[in-house]
Amino acid sequence: MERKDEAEEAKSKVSVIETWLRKHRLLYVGATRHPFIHSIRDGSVDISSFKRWLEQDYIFVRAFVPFVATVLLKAWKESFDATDMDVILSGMASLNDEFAWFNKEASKWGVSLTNVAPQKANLDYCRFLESLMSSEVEYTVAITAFWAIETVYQDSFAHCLEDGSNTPEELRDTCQRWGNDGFGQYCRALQSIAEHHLEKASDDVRKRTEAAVLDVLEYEVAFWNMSQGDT
Ligand SMILES: Cc1ncc(CN)c(N)n1
Repeated sequence: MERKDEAEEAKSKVSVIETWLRKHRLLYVGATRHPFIHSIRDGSVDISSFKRWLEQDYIFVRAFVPFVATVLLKAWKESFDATDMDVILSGMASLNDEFAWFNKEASKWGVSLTNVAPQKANLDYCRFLESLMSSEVEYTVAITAFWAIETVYQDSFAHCLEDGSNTPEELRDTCQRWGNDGFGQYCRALQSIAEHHLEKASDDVRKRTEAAVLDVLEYEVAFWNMSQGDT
């Protein structure tokens, strides 16, 4: 085949992640357009649900940091592209800021982040993260799950900032945290890393990666449900 045809074919080819997002559209929409997100966007959010989400998410993020550390370790060992580490490291740095943000937000809402008991949906999700930390889990699976986790928050909170949204002023900072354009670019960088690795992965690794993405989406739905008190 001519080089030009190859370039044209690559352009029109639907990526692995795009194929999955189309195939599992309902679940993806369920995770990113959850009633909890709709309630923030239309201003009807129950503040006790928001506070529960804040407390529980702080616990989740504490478990997320070691997970990201293992993704970084896998990138160092398994990636053929040194820029992967730069992107993952930038994510870790923003998690550092996130802890300061959680503390500030907790004091704004009169919420204590110490001695909060993790709820079942959170424990289940943290246990899943821990399973991905195993050295047996390939980098492709871990980096793609990482992309999915970050993207659900980006897509959800960006929706609350779109024109026509009625997000209360005091919640805009939370939506900005994950819904800002910079975080969107970071998620696209993670997606492109994941895509590169998925292109080269075996069918078996691809299948396990798809299963991990579906798990992430289901855990995210359960996490929003928990925040609304529907456990
Ligand atoms: C449950 C959950 N999912 C994703 C994110 C974004 N890091 C988060 N903070 N919490």
